[in-house]
Amino acid sequence: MTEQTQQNQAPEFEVGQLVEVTPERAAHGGAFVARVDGRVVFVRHGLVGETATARITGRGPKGRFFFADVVNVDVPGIARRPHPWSAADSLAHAHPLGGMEYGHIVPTVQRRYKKQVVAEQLARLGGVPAEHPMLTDLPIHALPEAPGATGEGLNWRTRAHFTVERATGKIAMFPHNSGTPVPVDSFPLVDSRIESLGLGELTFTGVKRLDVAVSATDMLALVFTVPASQNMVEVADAVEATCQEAWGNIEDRLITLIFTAEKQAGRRRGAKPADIVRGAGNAALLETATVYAQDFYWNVAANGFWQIHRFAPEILGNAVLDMARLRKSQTVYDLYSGAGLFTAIAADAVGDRGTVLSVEGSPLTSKNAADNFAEDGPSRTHRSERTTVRVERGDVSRVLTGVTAEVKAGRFPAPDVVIADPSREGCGKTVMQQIADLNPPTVVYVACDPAALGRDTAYLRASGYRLMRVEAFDMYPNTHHVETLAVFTKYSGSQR
Ligand SMILES: C[S@@+](CC[C@H](N)C(=O)[O-])C[C@H]1O[C@@H](n2cnc3c(N)ncnc32)[C@H](O)[C@@H]1O
Repeated sequence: MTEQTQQNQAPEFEVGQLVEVTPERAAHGGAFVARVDGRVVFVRHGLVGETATARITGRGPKGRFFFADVVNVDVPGIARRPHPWSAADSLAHAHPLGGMEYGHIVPTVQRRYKKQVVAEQLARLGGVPAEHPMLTDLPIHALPEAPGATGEGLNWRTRAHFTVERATGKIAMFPHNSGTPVPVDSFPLVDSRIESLGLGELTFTGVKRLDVAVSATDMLALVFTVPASQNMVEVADAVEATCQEAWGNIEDRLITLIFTAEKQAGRRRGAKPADIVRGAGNAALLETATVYAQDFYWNVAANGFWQIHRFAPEILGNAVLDMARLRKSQTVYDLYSGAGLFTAIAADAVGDRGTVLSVEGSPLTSKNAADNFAEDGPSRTHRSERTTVRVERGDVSRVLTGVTAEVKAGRFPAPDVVIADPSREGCGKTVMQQIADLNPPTVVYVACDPAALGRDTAYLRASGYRLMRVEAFDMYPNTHHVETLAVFTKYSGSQR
């Protein structure tokens, strides 16, 4: 009897049913793979090798697999520890909050699982031989602990967002697999400067969502999203009074409050109200990082994209520079560039006679990039004062179509190095083909999703590129997320 037939004949599980599981390995996405009565169950909050009772929470298409949460540990694995945040602990709550799903695992073992998942995706989806030492010995780096951290892998998030409960005005977060928000007093992953605000004790009536950010230069910004049904000025007045009462003079403390209208189906409903800015009045935060002894600066909108781990800009900046091996006068394309983290570092490295193309789709973040690289913009260094930095706002594929035509016509230089740092969905086949058609000798891929990296690796390999180096960074401790840097070079020999 085949495994498939066995599975078809195995009994189905009901949602809510309890099953005994012994997870075999970590899966992409934060769950662990277990087999129960011939069926695959993706178990969250588990641990490889331990025996636990799990409650079935969902069913995959045609019952081919199931989802479950561990609710009781019968024989704990040695890597299990008390969860640092009870609200996210499946042993303490029937609907544990998302965002810290690896909290019950000791950090060294969290990294072992992440490394295994990256290697597996590169092998399974990317076609890299599983036994290659690049995968079997894949390095995964821990980041330094954030200042003031109250535990290992805590307080590293310089950006966080909360939903605000309509009835109570209290900040709240969502359980994994549930649309019902749960009020939170604290979130142990946030930076200690955010944690010290005690946001959970305050009431933000009339607000729908709160985004909070703290910069490397100690500037704090709170962005309140206000539904169209509310009077934004009244909401802003009330929230400002609450914040002044709780924190004293917010201006002196470099705290900015920004009130912005909720977008309705992609556009603001009714007349577009201007954002209201109060407190220190900084709609953008000044970020800084030191890379290979050079200090860099960027202005980043309070709700624009910036790497969320306190030390990520510095660690990733150093690693990308190290892997890209940039030289004077080269041309670098920085795709999915955000506010220009890697653009700045590349421009400094290629110097006055070099060129950097920076492509970003978000209008807000792309505007930051354009300002950062204006003639006297904050991201220029003494070495990149006259570097040609071209900032393009738009979809990477669309921009590359135009740029490729310019390259063919000899109006713009072809890339020596492409840096690609896409969102979780990855670049995809079209963009990878466009990159390959531009024929850069080196591609540095910065991946926040191992499966996307695996898929995009396959496209690049099919176009004659070879994976030369891969390293993972534990930039999101206590979650299943992991950042991976991969370097590809154009293969010109006869062997693959
Ligand atoms: C992971 S972030 C990286 C940003 C930057 N490299 C950094 O480290 O700060 C990905 C960025 O790609 C942008 N983005 C996502 N899809 C895009 C697309 N199709 N075209 C252009 N930009 C896109 C997002 O707005 C986001 O700023």
